[in-house]
Amino acid sequence: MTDKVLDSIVEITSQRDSSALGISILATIAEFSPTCFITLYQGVEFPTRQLNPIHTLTGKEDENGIKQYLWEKPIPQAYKKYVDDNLLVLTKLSVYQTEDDIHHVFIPIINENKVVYAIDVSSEHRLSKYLDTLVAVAKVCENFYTVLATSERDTLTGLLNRRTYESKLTSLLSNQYTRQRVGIQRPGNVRHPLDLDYTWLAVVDIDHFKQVNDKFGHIYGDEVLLVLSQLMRQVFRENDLLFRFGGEEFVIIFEPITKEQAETALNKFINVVRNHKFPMVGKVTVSIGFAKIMSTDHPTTILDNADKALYYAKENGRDCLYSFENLIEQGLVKAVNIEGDIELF
Ligand SMILES: Nc1nc2c(ncn2[C@@H]2O[C@H](COP(=O)(O)OP(=O)(O)OP(=O)(O)O)[C@@H](O)[C@H]2O)c(=O)[nH]1
Repeated sequence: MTDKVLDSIVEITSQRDSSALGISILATIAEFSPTCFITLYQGVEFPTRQLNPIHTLTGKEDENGIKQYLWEKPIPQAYKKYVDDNLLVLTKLSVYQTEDDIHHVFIPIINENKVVYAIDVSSEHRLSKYLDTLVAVAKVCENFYTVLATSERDTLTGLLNRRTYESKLTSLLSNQYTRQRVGIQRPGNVRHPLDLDYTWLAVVDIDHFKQVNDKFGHIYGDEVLLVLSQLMRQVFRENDLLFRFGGEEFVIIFEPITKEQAETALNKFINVVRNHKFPMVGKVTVSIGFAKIMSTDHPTTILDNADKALYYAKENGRDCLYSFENLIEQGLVKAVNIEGDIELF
């Protein structure tokens, strides 16, 4: 392996956020490959299995032989079509040519038997002499992804843990910001191109959970937490970020949707929990507060806003949902903005 590749691997393994890993790997591959167009796909399982292109990088030598890089050029239709048509077989390394005679190496990154990301390297030149290096870099990426993904998860429920909240939120917002600035729509999402106007955060808290523990013991308490996390996975979408913040508090960061859609999903969740029969414990309810994610807000402010709405729900009957913005409008809570020097992007 060349020093360049080794340097890039150092860069890849210095990442502390699995979603930032993809950017590093594209940059690494573009450096040692010939003139090429690289696509990073993200695997999605719900509502159907898909591979969505999330970043592209073009690496091309200029007349002086210096590599120039261009991010986020639109993916050629033929490439996407090939991936869509061959989804079922693209679960292992594949070498193929598209109709336009372009050579492709497709490398899936697998975690827990699912294609979480995939890298498609395409070029007018044959890529066979780069194959070993491509595979080695992808393997480092896959192993490292597994380590990061494990450290980002809560051990009981498998949801994202609190430690990752700021980095996930920051990376989500900066991705959306880039997309919006360069006019790229989220693949497969034609609902709202102006993503930043439609991002919401909800805080979910189990009602009277102390009584559950006191009456049935911690093991059944834990079982409630586990089942609740499974219900969350069923109700919310694959691309929504689901966190367990510790204790009986959960957080959802929605993929871009309208306020009404967020409200509908959250009310559905309240209903699903209310009607679920939890082992031994029986009936459990949750209270939820949610707030708009403003790109100019400090991550703590966003959380505090949703928390205020949650507190209001706890004070006003539990087993219900309140929106921070509605409460502000009605003068029922006050906004406090935390001054900070963290910029989201
Ligand atoms: N079983 C279990 N219990 C936990 C865990 N983490 C926190 N708890 C318990 O969660 C309970 C939280 O209680 P409180 O914060 O008083 O709130 P609550 O009883 O849910 O009441 P409200 O939120 O006001 O409806 C405490 O009894 C904690 O011990 C955990 O990982 N497992």
